[in-house]
This record gives sequence, C-alpha cells and structure tokens, in this order.
Amino acid sequence: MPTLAVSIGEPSGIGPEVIIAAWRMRKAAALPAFYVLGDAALLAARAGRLGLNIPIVETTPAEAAARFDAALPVVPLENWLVDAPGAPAQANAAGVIEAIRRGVEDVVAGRAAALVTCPIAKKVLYDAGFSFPGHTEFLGHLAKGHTGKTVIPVMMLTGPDLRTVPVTVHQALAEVPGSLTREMIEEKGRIVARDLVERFGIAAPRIAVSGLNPHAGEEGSMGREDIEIIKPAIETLRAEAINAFGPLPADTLFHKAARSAYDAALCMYHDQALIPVKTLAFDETVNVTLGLPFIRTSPDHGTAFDIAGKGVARPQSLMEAIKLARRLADNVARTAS
Ligand SMILES: NC(=O)C1=CN([C@@H]2O[C@H](COP(=O)(O)OP(=O)(O)OC[C@H]3O[C@@H](n4cnc5c(N)ncnc54)[C@H](O)[C@@H]3O)[C@@H](O)[C@H]2O)C=CC1
Ligand SMILES: NCC(=O)COP(=O)(O)O
Repeated sequence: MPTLAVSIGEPSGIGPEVIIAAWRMRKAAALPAFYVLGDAALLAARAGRLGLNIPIVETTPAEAAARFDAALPVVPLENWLVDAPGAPAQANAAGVIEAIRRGVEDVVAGRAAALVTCPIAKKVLYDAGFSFPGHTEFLGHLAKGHTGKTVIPVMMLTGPDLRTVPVTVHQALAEVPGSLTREMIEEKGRIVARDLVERFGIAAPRIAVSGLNPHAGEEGSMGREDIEIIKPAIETLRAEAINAFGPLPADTLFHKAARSAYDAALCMYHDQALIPVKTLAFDETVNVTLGLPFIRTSPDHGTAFDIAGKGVARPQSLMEAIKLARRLADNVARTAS
C-alpha cells in the first residue's frame, strides 16, 4: 500500500515545524508513514532553529515508508526553498506550488495513497501570479487535467463533533448573496451526501442546510435567498433521496443538541461554516476536500506567521489530517477491492 504525501506549504509559516513535530511524535501517536514534498535543507534549518537535530533523509515515494521509522523522509522538489520564518518570500512560490502539483501527480500515479497539504499563504501566491483562490480550487483544476473530467471540489471541515461545508468559499462577503445559486447548493449537497457514504462510511447521511439571513430570512422579511434559492435546492436534493433539511437559522444550528441531528451542515459562506468548527476544536479539526478523484486533507489552521520559528505551533491538526487521510484512503481501497 503506498504511503502518504505531505506538501510542505508556505515555508515561512509553521508548516515545516508542525511536520517536524508530527514526525517526532510518530510512535506515541501511531502516525501512519508519510513523506514530505519539500526541501531537506529547509527542514534541517528549521529543526536547527528549534534546537532539534533530527535525521532527515532524501528518498523516493516508493522507499519512504521503509525510511520513516528512522528518519523524516523528504522527496526533494526541483525548486529551492528559503527558510525565513515569519517573512514570506515570493521566491518560494514556485516551490510551494510545485509541492502541491507533485503531490497530485504522485496520488494520481498511485505512488502515494493520499495527499496532505500544509497551509499556504494565499496572498503571497496571488502576488506571484497564482490564479486559484486556494488549494481546493487548484486541486480541482489539477484533477481535471489528469482525468479530463469536470471536478467540483468541495471543502469540508471535519472535527470530533461537527462537520461543516461552505457552499461559497473564498470570496468577499459582499459578493455572497449575488453568487449563491440553487445549482451550487444542489451540486455540493450531492457530493457531500455521496462522499459521506463512500469515504466516511456513513450509510444514510443527514445534511442540515443553513439559511443565509438571520432567522433563515424570517419568512422573507429579512432577505429572500432562503425562500427563493436555498429551499428549492433542498427540495431537489430530497427528491433525489438525499436527506437534506432546512433552511435552518445558522445561529442555532451548532449547539450541542442541534449537532446531534445531522452528519454535516451545509453552510452558505466561509465564516458561517468555519467559525463553529474551529471554535469547538481548533486543534482536532481537519480540512478535507470532497469531490476529488483522490483523497486530500489538511490541517484547519493557516500559516501562523506570528509564531513561525518559535517552536510553539501545535501539530495536532496536522496529525489528525495525516490519520484521516490514511483512514479515508484505506476505506476507498477496501470498497474498491
Ligand atoms: N489550508 C490552507 O492553506 C490555509 C491557509 N490559510 C492562510 O494562512 C494565512 C494566515 O491565516 P490566519 O487567518 O491568520 O489563520 P492562522 O490559522 O494562520 O492563525 C490564526 C491564529 O491561530 C494561531 N495558530 C494557528 N495555527 C496554530 C497552531 N498549529 N498552533 C498554535 N497556534 C496556531 C496563530 O498563531 C494565529 O494567532 C492566510 O494567508 C490564509 O490564507 C488559512 C487557513 C488554511
Ligand atoms: N479557510 C480555509 C482555507 O483557507 C483552506 O483553503 P484551501 O487552501 O484548503 O482551499
């Protein structure tokens, strides 16, 4: 069984040090084997800054699992990365993008079982000409390039007690009402329902759908999107035997009793989905992309430039992302065999 690929993400953020910390905790945490698509010199430099002297080995995806116990396996990139914690450099952008692209190539070719991505600094990449809002959309584009099929990548945050999916993702709040469509809600609802069954093993997923406006629009008096866009989308999903229900007022969707009524909440915009799950379990939550022809997970946090290089970044979310990637890849392999 192939091992997991981990893309290094933004080198000036906490990615390199949470990778190092996760590898150091591999035995205690029973972490599945992985290799880093990155730069061994950068990882050694970051370890040195933290007063650590860890063995790092340059290797290949095929040999990484056998090396994992004794050293942190690194599959080197063609682009060089500079270690400057807290000070992102545009010069690193090519390597950051290469790591993601190479990870997808490895998974598609069967050299890796799944891809785990460390956080990128979106603005740094935009300034270097990167034209995708984030990993999610870039991975959809790469997947289409490999398969020739249209791919709708769907962001889901999954924590111990809550899964949430933003229907609109990386866009200005002012643009959300105008861009929200019935088709978008239906497409994402279908993918969530399918992947909860096929990847997460939930036989009959229950999908709560939030409203957009306060009180889900208060019968149209506080906005009409809930009635005109969200409700018809739910009806379509239900007609397809998907157990979606709502639109529900978002302010009462996430308390403990409410959470027990669904397996995932389909939310209308980024913060509506991400605030509750990160507030409940910042260190345990994982970002997973549904709808791709391969498994991709990521820690829920970002680059955390404010603490990069200080040795205080917690690796738990990355470790959960690694464990989930392994579990999902194994589920998919079991179903296919
Ligand atoms: N998957 C990805 O590539 C993601 C990338 N980002 C990017 O990260 C950058 C910074 O985003 P922010 O909103 O500031 O969020 P952030 O998650 O980087 O930081 C928010 C706060 O949480 C703290 N924090 C984050 N992770 C931590 C950890 N593992 N241990 C201890 N403290 C931690 C930080 O120090 C900071 O105070 C942005 O450019 C954003 O686009 C954000 C989220 C996900
Ligand atoms: N806020 C979530 C986030 O920014 C992660 O985005 P992506 O890079 O996984 O698409």
